[in-house]
Amino acid sequence: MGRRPVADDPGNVKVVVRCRAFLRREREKGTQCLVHMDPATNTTTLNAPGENTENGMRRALEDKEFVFDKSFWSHDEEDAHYAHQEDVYRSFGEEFLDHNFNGYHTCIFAYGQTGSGKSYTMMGTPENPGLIPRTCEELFDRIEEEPTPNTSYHVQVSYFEVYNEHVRDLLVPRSPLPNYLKIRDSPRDGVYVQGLTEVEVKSYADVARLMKQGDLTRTTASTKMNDTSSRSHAVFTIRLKQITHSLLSDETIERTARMRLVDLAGSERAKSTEASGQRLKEGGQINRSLTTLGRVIAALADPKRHHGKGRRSREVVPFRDSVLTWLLKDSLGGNSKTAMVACIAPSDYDETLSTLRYADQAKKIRTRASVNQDCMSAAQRDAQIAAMSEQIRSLQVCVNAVSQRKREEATELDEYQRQVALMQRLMLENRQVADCKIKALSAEVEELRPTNMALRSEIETLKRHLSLALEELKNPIILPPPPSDSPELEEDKHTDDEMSDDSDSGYDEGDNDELAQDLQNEAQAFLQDLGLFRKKVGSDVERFGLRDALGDLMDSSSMRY
Ligand SMILES: Nc1ncnc2c1ncn2[C@@H]1O[C@H](COP(=O)(O)OP(=O)(O)OP(=O)(O)O)[C@@H](O)[C@H]1O
Repeated sequence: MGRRPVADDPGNVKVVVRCRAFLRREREKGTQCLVHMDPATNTTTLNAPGENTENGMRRALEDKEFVFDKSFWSHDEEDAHYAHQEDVYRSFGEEFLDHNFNGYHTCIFAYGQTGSGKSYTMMGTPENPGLIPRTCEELFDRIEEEPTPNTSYHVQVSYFEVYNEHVRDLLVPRSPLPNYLKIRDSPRDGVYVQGLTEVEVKSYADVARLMKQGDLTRTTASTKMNDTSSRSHAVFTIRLKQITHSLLSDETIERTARMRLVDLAGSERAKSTEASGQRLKEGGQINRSLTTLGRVIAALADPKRHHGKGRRSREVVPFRDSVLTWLLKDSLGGNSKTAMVACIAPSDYDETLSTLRYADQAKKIRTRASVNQDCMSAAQRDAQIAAMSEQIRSLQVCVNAVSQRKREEATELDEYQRQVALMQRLMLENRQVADCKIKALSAEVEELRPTNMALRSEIETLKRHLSLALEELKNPIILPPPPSDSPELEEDKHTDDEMSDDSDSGYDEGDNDELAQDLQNEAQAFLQDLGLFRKKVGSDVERFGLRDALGDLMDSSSMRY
């Protein structure tokens, strides 16, 4: 397959301006019209308001004049050069459809402050359809009228919105959980939305149904400036593929064109819309993405960029700074023929001036559109089909392997979860058993507490006994001598006196020995008892864990003995 060398068609972004009629509330307030248009010269003049500003100060405002590719005066229907929806379409919508049939990508986007007529211009109403329905209707009219029977047409439609920096498919019903889509960049197809619904359509009725479905899903809300204000940027895309087969050469020529029709959310000042809460947050996001669009336009419009060489000149364009500009990268700075419809309200000087300046800058952007055409011989086509079926087969093998791996992983995960549950149960059981043991031991301790107390007091008594006995041994009690009036005693006294040479004690030495012997025996027996008692106390200490408490006691008693 070969891409036919079709020369690039460099050209500037086409910029048209449209001024809407007064809304009822504006008419009722007697609002002054500040815009004047000369369709002959395509001049748009913004006149400075004649009144004082709110705080009574008159600002130094000037009349401003701009020239665009077209100035659509849709302000006063009575006017001879009033621009109807049909006029807007005929003026450049038709031309853009021609580009699509010639194989060029195109993009038309509507820009302007909130309530300035963007949705009206792009989508319109059932009675006054706008650019999108008119383009689609004529597309199918042309296909049906196509006189060459060897060309087949394939039309696909997609519709998404960028809301709060998220991409949402408008052709799938809203779900309770938001379903945001990812943006991808491919070297072959450029920036695209992954997983976006692309519906094959056979007639305008199919498209009308999808447009209606998408519009119902789109995020809109009532604000002070607009009863049905679009709170998102909506991108309606039509893909047209024309396959022409030459019987003579057996060649196939494939032309693919993408039409992007973008209804941007309106720039707004919180003060004018009196927005709060969700509306204020939306307004902030809208303004941020539009500011980025402004920076992208300014960078693309910079004349230095066209003369600059190499990558540096391209890198400065901040396409990636917002979802909107990232998606419009090709349309604004690449392979596309692009038009901007700047919508203005007739009475707001500041907002209208800002829109006109934005549009004036966009005029300077140059894109390089090229025909998207592939030429193939029958043999190449067959080879391509064969290669694709081979690719599908290997992808199928990969998908099967992945599914198998996933199934195995799922089984492993099940087993892991089962083991974790089992371990948790065992740990719980262990804890319960430990709790029971603690309870039983505590009960036993409580039961033995009185015995323990009794043993303690017994030890104390015995200790006192022992110390008394030892005291007795060291310092025996000396009994006084018997009274002297007894003759035996008198006799004894003499005897004692006789013997009193070596001792002045009144006791007989033999009596003392006997007493000491008795006490020693008694102490010996007592120490034996105490030894047994210590053993018993020691075993109780081992059992009831009273070692520390009794250790000192044991030590001090053993030191004494
Ligand atoms: N050319 C026109 N002729 C008649 N009515 C118009 C025209 N342009 C806009 N209107 C009316 O003005 C109102 C606001 O227009 P529209 O909703 O298209 O504004 P918008 O720029 O899309 O606003 P937002 O950014 O808030 O979505 C609508 O009631 C619409 O019908």
